[in-house]
Amino acid sequence: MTVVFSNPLPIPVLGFCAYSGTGKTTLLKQLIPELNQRGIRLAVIKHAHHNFDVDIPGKDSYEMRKAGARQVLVASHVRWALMTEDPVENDPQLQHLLSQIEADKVDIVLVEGFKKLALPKIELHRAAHNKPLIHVHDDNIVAIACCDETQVPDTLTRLDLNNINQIADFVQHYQQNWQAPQVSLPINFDNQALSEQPESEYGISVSQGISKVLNQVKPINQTELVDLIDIENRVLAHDIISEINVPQQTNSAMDGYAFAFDSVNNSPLKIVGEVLAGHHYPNILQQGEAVRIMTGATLPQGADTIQARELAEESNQTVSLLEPNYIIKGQHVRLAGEDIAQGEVALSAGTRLGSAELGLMASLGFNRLPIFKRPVVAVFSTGDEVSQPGEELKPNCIFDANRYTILSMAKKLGCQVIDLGIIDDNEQTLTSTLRDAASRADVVISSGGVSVGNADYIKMALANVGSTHFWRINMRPGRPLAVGNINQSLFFGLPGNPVAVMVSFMQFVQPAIRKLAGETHWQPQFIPAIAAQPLRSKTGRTEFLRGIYHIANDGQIHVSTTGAQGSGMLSSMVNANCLIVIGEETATIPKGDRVFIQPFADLL
Ligand SMILES: Nc1nc2c(c(=O)[nH]1)N[C@H]1C(S)=C(S)[C@@H](COP(=O)(O)OP(=O)(O)OC[C@H]3O[C@@H](n4cnc5c(N)ncnc54)[C@H](O)[C@@H]3O)O[C@H]1N2
Ligand code: MOO
Repeated sequence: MTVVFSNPLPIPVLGFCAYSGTGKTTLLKQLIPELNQRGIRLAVIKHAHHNFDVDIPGKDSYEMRKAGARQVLVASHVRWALMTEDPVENDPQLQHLLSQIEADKVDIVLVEGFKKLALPKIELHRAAHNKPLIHVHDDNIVAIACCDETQVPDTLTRLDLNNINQIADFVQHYQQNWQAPQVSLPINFDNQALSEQPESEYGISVSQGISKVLNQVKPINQTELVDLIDIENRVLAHDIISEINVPQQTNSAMDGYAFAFDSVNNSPLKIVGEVLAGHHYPNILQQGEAVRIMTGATLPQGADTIQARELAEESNQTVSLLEPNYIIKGQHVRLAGEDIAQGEVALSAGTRLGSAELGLMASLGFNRLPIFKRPVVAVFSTGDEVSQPGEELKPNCIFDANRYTILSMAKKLGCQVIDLGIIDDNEQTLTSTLRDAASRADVVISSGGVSVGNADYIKMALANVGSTHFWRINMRPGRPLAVGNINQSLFFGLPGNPVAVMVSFMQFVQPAIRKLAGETHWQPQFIPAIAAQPLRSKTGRTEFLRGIYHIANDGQIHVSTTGAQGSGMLSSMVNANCLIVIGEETATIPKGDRVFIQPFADLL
């Protein structure tokens, strides 16, 4: 039986397996110099017997380890070795060992031993030894190096155990043609064809739903010119081309001394002037001369390098440059136009304008910008049990939470919002509410009343004023979703459960509003994290668990759930800082495996 293995490195790993006595080490000792000669840089991992030691009794490193140091690192100017006492039951973890290899220093890792792991391997076989063939029960064997007597199936590459060149050819070809497995994200945002696919008996996938929703959205094209100071999280309507170089002049990034690099030798330079920010030195600097210069001051002609004040000593109108051998030509010089060059597109249409973008526009001298009109979003709640916060809670009722989460998320997206309150659950009132809302808003959002039992009023009201699709999305939470058009407006009927509301807003409404607002890059980020506990979903369904991620001592992002995941429990959203997304192809994620998260910083 083979044990699952996933290569954590961006380079190939190839195993050599055989029964003992077949000559693995002898082969590797001949193969390594041959591959080296071909320019292939190698790492080797060798499985050893329990009490191996690489150190010698009496050596300092040996004695320190024996004295109790769990790790000893011995280093010289040619090599270093890290010895770690890491007692584990059974075999050491190859994945953990591989992560110790520095992948930028080698091209392939050859592994000797670890016969049971499901990594690609070359089997070594000598018929004369009368041992069984490993490939018969191991699909990970890619080739067999053997003698003439061994039977090899047509599906496997046959190599001659005594022909090192041939085996090296195989390894070289393997290394050169290896491709890291493609990472597939749990949601596909860019497949337009998905929107054409019909609903299956389990509903549609999240990717299909996003595609179908985006198909209904036409970006706003009305623009307005707005003062920079009043722009907050809006979307740029035209490309902005810089009329100036930023910075305008080549200048200093340090308080210090400016001079020509060619003047650097061990003799002091003559100080011929001082330049403050906003001023310039009127002459051309000569060899052997320097000026005192402040951060932001224009570099004099003839100078090309700056030494920081801390690394210089001034006396009698001369300056000695300390550590002259470390001075690099051009150091601490900011070149004219190095941030933005004149004529360059500084920001493209469709960019959302955050603090950095506004600062950049100001640095180019713009005080007003053409931006898209803000989307207007109208929100209401339905349901006889839904009550207004601040009023008395009647028996069998709940306070309206959804309107507040939806309005807040819409405002964060830069929308102008209209709060329509709680609407009575009857056809007439809902019809007139929808008609009125659509005449005032680009997007109308309701919550509740879309599942099988009680969808009727919303359905009937919508049929009276527009067209609607009701979908079951194969996801949890947030299964029922209604999307439609009322004249030029877009309608979203979100489910009633408060967590389902937030998750469906994040996955479907948010991309739609971002596209509507004219934004070009609206896809949320997925970040890989390590599951700190086993996670469960169901094949075919996309699961959005409320998660808490943190950077653990190993420097990696680890994520766990917030605990109970009921779709009515808003506290699970409050305690979370991300959604853990388990895609439709995955049913379970064992502890320690990779999972993708969407941090709230990007969603909320
Ligand atoms: N037989 C079936 N029953 C249900 C299904 C199903 O497929 N078959 N789906 C379940 C799922 S999943 C969800 S989600 C809900 C969605 O139902 P509705 O959209 O019709 O929502 P309601 O029934 O009106 O409410 C559900 C739940 O949410 C509470 N709620 C409603 N509005 C608010 C609000 N503004 N603030 C706070 N909480 C609200 C409401 O009281 C209910 O507890 O249907 C399942 N059933
Ligand atoms: O959409 Mo529902 O339970 O998945 O909340």
